[in-house]
Amino acid sequence: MNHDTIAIIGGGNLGKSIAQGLLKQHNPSQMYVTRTKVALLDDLKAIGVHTTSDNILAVQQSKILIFALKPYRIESVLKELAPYITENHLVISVISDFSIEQLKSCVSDTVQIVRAMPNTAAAIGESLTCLATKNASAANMSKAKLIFDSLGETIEIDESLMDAATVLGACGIAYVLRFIRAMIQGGIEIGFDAKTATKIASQTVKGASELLLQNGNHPEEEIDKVTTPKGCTIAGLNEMEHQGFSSSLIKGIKTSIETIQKD
Ligand SMILES: NC(=O)C1=CN([C@@H]2O[C@H](COP(=O)(O)OP(=O)(O)OC[C@H]3O[C@@H](n4cnc5c(N)ncnc54)[C@H](O)[C@@H]3O)[C@@H](O)[C@H]2O)C=CC1
Ligand SMILES: O=C(O)[C@@H]1CCC=N1
Repeated sequence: MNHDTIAIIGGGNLGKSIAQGLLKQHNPSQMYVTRTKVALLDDLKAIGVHTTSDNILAVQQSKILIFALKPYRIESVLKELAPYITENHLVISVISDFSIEQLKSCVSDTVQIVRAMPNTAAAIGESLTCLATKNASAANMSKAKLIFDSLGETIEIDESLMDAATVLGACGIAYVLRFIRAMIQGGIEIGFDAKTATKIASQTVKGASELLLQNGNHPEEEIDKVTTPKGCTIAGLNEMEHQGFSSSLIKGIKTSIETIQKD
């Protein structure tokens, strides 16, 4: 449990997910969430979170600053806030495609910075967050880890892998959801109503993930247990592969990272 006041600068899709996840343990009166259209944070305000469009106030009242703005906004916002961000703050950025070096160039040299790449499952404590730093102390890195551990699992990586973490872990939520949607559509075609198909597909995906997470097995080892010789699973799987199933996923992942790295 973290007792420092936390400011989330940019309470949009990800910022709000982080706030919702943190609030399962964190005192709402020790949290500031900012966004331009502050009325869109009224659900958080109703439970005691300080919501405001005043980033300077949020920075002044908080120890830990989590920046969750779009990449094209961070530079101007950080430059405006720089006089108020001190060495007593810990700056955490969940912004994709904006390096620690770029963040450092906007604030004083003494400010410690951690880059974090969580995903929207933070809202329910099921994120996977990759963390990287270049200048944060071990104590501050532990602080950052504690925050993201409370939102799921964390892995420390080298910053050079942050784009890959963005794609696999953060974009990954969307890939998996599209996979589930396709399962649902197939399920409806073979006879289930949408609600039942959604339940079966979602729980099946959860079960498949848990088999890997709990047993530590390779996916193919678990697949072998399902594919009866001459059976329906292998027939369906092979047809999916003929149609480019794995290949399309791998190509999609590579296209996502190329999109980040093209500039
Ligand atoms: N959405 C996701 O699943 C993930 C997003 N990210 C990164 O997180 C960042 C935010 O992404 P989203 O939440 O999707 O975007 P978003 O657009 O939903 O959220 C950004 C928020 O910042 C607010 N904002 C804009 N200017 C502001 C200002 N001057 N002061 C305070 N708030 C301001 C906007 O009103 C908006 O609510 C991006 O850099 C993205 O790359 C990283 C991992 C996952
Ligand atoms: O699509 C995006 O640009 C952001 C980064 C990771 C998830 N959403």
